[in-house]
Amino acid sequence: MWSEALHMFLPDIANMDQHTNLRSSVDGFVRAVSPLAESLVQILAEELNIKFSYFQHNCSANTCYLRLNRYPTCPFPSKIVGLLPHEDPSFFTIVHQDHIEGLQLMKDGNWISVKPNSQALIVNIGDLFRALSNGVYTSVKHRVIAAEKVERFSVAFFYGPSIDAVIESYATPPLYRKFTFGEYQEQTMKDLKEAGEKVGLSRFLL
Ligand SMILES: O=C(O)CCC(=O)C(=O)O
Ligand SMILES: [Fe+2]
Repeated sequence: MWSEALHMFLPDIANMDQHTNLRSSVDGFVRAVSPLAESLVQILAEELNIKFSYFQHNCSANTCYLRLNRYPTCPFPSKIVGLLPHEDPSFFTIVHQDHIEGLQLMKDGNWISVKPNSQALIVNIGDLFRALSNGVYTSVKHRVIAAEKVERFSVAFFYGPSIDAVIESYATPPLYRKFTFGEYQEQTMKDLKEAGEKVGLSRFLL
């Protein structure tokens, strides 16, 4: 993949003493996006009659993280992608992208480019909400294409749980078997190593 990323768990941001400019930027982003994430999860849970306490119990600042993505210019953009097709390993992800095109969503078998808009946020449902909602909320497959002329940046806020959180479909019959977030992560690593791609939630289909 023609990109690099920096992952940060939210409590670690306060300790970035040697990078004060970066710290104040990411801190500002987190302060703006965290309340939005809390509101979104309440709305999404309420729609399904899932208790908000499930999220209060399993998700916190310690389990949510930021991913700072950089896609450098690429001399052979037709041969490689910036980020491989994947669904996010979260309940949902809030993405801020810059003004450079690159993000694409899979819709009806075709890749659709997301119009870049640095004044807007993108919210992607992740695999965990898809499983929890028994497929009512769909995790969207997306990728980032590589660009030859201009580098691109994005920041993603992953609203996710602790590794021991149990993800269980709320409705019956369940489409997915019950699993822990740790199991999901292990399976993703294994698939990446063995198959070269993130297979995702289909591994847990019943
Ligand atoms: O760079 C983007 O617009 C999307 C990033 C993304 O999908 C991710 O970090 O999971
Ligand atoms: Fe993603």
